[in-house]
Amino acid sequence: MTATRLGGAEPAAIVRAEVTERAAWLRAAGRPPLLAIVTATDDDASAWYVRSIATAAGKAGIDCDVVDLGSAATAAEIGGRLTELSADAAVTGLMLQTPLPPRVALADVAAAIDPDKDVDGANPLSLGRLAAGLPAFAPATAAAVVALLDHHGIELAGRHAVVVGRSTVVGKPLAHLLLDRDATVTVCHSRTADLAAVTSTADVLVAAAGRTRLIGPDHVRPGAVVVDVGTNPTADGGLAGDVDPAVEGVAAALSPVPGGVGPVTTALLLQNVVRPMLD
Ligand SMILES: NC(=O)C1=CN([C@@H]2O[C@H](COP(=O)(O)OP(=O)(O)OC[C@H]3O[C@@H](n4cnc5c(N)ncnc54)[C@H](OP(=O)(O)O)[C@@H]3O)[C@@H](O)[C@H]2O)C=CC1
Ligand SMILES: Nc1nc(=O)c2c([nH]1)NC[C@@H]1CN(c3ccc(C(=O)N[C@@H](CCC(=O)O)C(=O)O)cc3)C=[N+]21
Repeated sequence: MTATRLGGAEPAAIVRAEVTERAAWLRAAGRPPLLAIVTATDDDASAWYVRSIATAAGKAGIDCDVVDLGSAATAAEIGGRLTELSADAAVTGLMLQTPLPPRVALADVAAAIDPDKDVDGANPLSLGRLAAGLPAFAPATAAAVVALLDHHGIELAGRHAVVVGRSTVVGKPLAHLLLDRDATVTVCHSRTADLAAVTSTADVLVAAAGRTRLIGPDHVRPGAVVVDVGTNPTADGGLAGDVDPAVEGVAAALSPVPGGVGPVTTALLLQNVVRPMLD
């Protein structure tokens, strides 16, 4: 059996077309969309993502400012800049890249992002609102997993979804989004005893741990749907997911890295920038 490929290029293109139209409308209405990205890391995946957002924003007619504070930035510097950009009327969307410098906690600094501009759902208020079922921006990656499954017609209601990873950027918000879709949700992390025993009970398995080949054929129930979120740099400058390619022989469907969740993430982030009032 070879798993069906759940590609992200097509759903991403559909979202980008809609975003482009909406950006033009906002610009014509005298409200040009401007995304400010604050970064304080040397991480390669993050740098790639920032360039990819800036390019996609340009094509969609969204202005983009990148504020690079360097990987030695302090919490006060990062928080201060986020406060300034939140108060800047020209800035319509504001995101902070992860990872952050050592000793800087995301929850501390992200609280300085105006929730109305918090397009990557990083402010603890946004996560709380999401958990409470109130309107809120969801982190683009978590939303991308659900959008990708929806695009490919994968049913979630009543199914057992297992998420590997509990970060504030991916695992936790994704658990809430999956619950909202009536999945039964289990969240695994580095202290989970016998990971394979848990993941092999999944109908839908999402790997977001940032560990190359963490999920092998023994972790997957035959016929399961697997979504790979991991973006791990390889020695030759490429990109590897968290899922071992041998899983293709076991899963019914697999969303690959590259070409899966990543492109949808970028598209949904820009979608949040042109949705100023959370319709
Ligand atoms: N394609 C995309 O759009 C995006 C991809 N990513 C990628 O997704 C991955 C995860 O990102 P992020 O959530 O920010 O990463 P974090 O490092 O913040 O979180 C990783 C999570 O995985 C868990 N974990 C680590 N090792 C294991 C293990 N051996 N077994 C089980 N669980 C484990 C950790 O557990 P614990 O909490 O116990 O430490 C933690 O909860 C990365 O590769 C990142 O680059 C991220 C964002 C967007
Ligand atoms: N606050 C925050 N939110 C994030 O969502 C976030 C972040 N910080 N920090 C960095 C990681 C990484 N990330 C990626 C998104 C898309 C691709 C992507 O589109 N990758 C392409 C391929 C890239 C290539 O070929 O090199 C793909 O998967 O097809 C990759 C990585 C978002 N992140």
